[in-house]
Amino acid sequence: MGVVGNNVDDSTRGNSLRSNAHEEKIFVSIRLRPLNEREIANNDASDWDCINNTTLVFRNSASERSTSPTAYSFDRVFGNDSSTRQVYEEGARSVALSVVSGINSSIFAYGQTSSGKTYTMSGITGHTVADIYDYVDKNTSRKFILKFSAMEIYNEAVRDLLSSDNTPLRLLDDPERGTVVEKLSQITLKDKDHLRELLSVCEAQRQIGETALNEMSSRSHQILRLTVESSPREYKRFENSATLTATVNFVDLAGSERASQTMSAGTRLKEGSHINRSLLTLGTVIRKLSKGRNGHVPYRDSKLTRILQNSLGGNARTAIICTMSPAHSHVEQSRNTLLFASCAKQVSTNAHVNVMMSEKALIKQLQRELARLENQLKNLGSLSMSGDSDALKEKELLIQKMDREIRELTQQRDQAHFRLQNLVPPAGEYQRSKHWDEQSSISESHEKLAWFGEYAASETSEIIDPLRFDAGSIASYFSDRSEGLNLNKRDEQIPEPSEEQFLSDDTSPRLFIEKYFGPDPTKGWEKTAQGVDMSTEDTCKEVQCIEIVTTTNKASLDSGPFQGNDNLQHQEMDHIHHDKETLDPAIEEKQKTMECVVNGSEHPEPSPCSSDSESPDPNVVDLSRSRSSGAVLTTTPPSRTPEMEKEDDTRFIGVKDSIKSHVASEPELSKLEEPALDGKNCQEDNLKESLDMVESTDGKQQIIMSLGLHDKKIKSEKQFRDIVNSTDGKQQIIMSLGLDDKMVKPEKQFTNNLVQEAESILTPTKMEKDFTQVPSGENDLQKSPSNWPMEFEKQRAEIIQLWDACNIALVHRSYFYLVFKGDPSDAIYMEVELRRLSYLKDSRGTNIASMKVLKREREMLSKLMLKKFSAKEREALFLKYGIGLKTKRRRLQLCRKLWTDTKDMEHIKESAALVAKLVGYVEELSQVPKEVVGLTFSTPQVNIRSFSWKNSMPSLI
Ligand SMILES: Nc1ncnc2c1ncn2[C@@H]1O[C@H](COP(=O)(O)OP(=O)(O)OP(=O)(O)O)[C@@H](O)[C@H]1O
Repeated sequence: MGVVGNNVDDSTRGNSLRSNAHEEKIFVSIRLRPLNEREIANNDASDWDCINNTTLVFRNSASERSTSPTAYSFDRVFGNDSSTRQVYEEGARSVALSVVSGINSSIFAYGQTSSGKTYTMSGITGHTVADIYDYVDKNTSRKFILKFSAMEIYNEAVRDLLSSDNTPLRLLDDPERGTVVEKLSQITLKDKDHLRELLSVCEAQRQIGETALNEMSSRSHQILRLTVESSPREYKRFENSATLTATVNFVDLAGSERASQTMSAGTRLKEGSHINRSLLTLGTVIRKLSKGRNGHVPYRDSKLTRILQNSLGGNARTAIICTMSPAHSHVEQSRNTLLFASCAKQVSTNAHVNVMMSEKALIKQLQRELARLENQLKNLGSLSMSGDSDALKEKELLIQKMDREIRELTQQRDQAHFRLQNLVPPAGEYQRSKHWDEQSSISESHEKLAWFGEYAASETSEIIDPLRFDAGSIASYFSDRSEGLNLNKRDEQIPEPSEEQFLSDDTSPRLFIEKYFGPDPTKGWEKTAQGVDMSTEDTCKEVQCIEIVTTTNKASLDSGPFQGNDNLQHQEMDHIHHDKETLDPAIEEKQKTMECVVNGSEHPEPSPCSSDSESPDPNVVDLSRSRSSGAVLTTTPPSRTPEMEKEDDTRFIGVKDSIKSHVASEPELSKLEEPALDGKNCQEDNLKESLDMVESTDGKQQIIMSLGLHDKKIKSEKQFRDIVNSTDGKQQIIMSLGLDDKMVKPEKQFTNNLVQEAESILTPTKMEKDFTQVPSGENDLQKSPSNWPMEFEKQRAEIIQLWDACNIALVHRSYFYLVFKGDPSDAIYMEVELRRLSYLKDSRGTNIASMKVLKREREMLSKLMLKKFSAKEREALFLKYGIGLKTKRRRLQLCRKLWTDTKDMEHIKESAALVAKLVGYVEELSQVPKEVVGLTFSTPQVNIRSFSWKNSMPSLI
């Protein structure tokens, strides 16, 4: 598996630490190519001229609008007489060669079709490779390992250029390494010639097509990636003994084009549409970044930007070479290129040297640093008892500073510890840490969505961006605006909701997507959902990257905060990197070491900021108290044995533990540390605990998170109140509690319910207890794997019944129905689903998933039928489902029939396929194969282990 962007790749052993952050702007240069034969033959005038090394002027001002500038300046401009070597040396060399010093870098070629991107980029790649090998030859004291990978993004599908297998590669979100291209080959280079060979393989593999402007037009974005890892041949104490690793990306973008100029039609037109769309997103990203990254940066709107997120996000030195044709006939495209270049010039990067350390060395170093700071803090603390007031103040400041440092280190150490623990999957992978759950919830939800995208793609034989897909379709189905009316009478009473109204609804659907699938990655779906044709036609008309962005893509600019966090997350997580395979043998030892650190056995000295010492800084109190989490266990009911508590403590790391540790850190709750004497006291204690938790800021945040509002950072009391009191916030919380909103109108009742929920989170339930034993299913299976096919059918039938009984959303049912394929690995997950559903049914009856949501879902699915199927296909479906062609509301009738016969597995299978089809994003109706009407069942490839059950059933955490 390869890591894209500029992260360390997964074959790198150890951890990456960054040092010497260096902020600089993207280096932007322009290269004008000479007029080509066609342009000369057409008597096209040359409009542009370089008047010096940095300034480009427009000469033919007569035909120009007065508002357009006539002179542009960049870091470097190259006229038509400049050689590629010159462009390399003055426009890319310094950035590209950073890679040998452990600094990530990226070189982009951007420009309209036929302007010379490939011509320039292949030269630059060649020159860089030659210089890198030259450097390697000269630096004999270090050992270099060079690795190469190459991919192209063609029609939004990622393809490995070093593999003959054309299967599109999936993008995965790795909390530590950022976006990862699954299964991308990475080849360790033998020498320069080996790389040359591979480069020609890539060239041969790349998608090329003829357009009116370029006989050999690259129809894809190409990303070549060279990773350079170096370490000293001999360890010398005072010399640079670090292992460095970095990656340089050579990005040859497909050219922006106007359909009219390239005279595109058919395949070329479709390619052009994909190219333009992803370049549009790239333009938006650059424009956003140029404005100081305020707000949402829509990396996820295209695979290109998603893959390049780490580079564009600032962790690589970057050079962009914008190529231009000087011809008058291309003036508009040239101006767009210059606008893009001007924005890019404003973007700052902040690249670091990536120093690699072994896991062990890192832990040791952190341990030593922690011990040193704690000792210093302790000494300062004792000095402060006798010092004068000025000195005291100074020391207090120092203590605060050190405290911050300690906390950072503790966090890093805990992360390292966490990672070590995760290298060895515990008995049953269900046991996951809170850290992982939080970090991965976004990627998990995207994993799910990715699948739906793939599913839709498999039906249309084209690759569809799952993120666009999910936004467009899943959002729609969850909208819940209509009031609860009797289901049977509804047809007459509810007017067909206006599609526009529904699609432009900016609140409710999104809340539901976020609740069920994680934060909405894009708001660009509205357009997709509104008009399937638009996506192919409109975007082909023109690419005015910067200008169009401000108007047409506005919605996507305003999306939630998750993208930024994502990037931040990658950057943070990038500090420490592990390689499971290579570290396995050392795990036990490392775990022991880390346990010592965590238990404090390496530091028997009590911390000066332990709970009985007064600290001037609340942070100090936090830090010390967080270590006393052992006291928390006493808040559980006496009926539970210490062993059970311990087990829960490790298994249910999540909201519950966060809440518990928070409660433990509150001094006024110290009485909870007394063991409860009877069940009643325990209940009261728990209630008090819950109430206090609800009242505390952290507790509120936990509740909010637990209720699925992950993206809301609750910082203040007011924010919490605002969310709780807002209509949507309230509605979502009510939904999360599994309550109908009619039941909880009064404020007091609402708060009580919230408290009850908090209480139920804190009180161990039968379900929780059951869950701790979930892995037993796996054990049983291991004992008799031959029984599994039968057992699978049985369990699936049971789950289907329970879905029906609990009114679980059809999209949820369809999704998981298709996910469960009967693999032995499904066993544990099916068991979990089964237990959750049984619990829902037993404890809360059928109210858990509201009929109202289900009703609205059917309405939305019926709307999607109009989009996803032609009249003829719909007719075939109506006939298949026995719906009279002359009857009213046929689509709705059909949707009501889905998932109804829980005993008929053929019916269930068809329902699942149909729902998946409906919520899929089908770009061109004409491409839907006929078998769809026959509901061809396609088995999706999904890594079920990465799904978040929490997300799919948010009310239960
Ligand atoms: N600076 C240059 N000097 C001479 N010829 C050039 C120069 N730049 C480009 N060309 C020629 O122009 C043609 C188009 O160049 P190239 O294929 O690199 O364009 P492109 O921008 O990559 O196009 P597309 O986006 O369609 O792939 C090629 O025949 C190339 O040899």
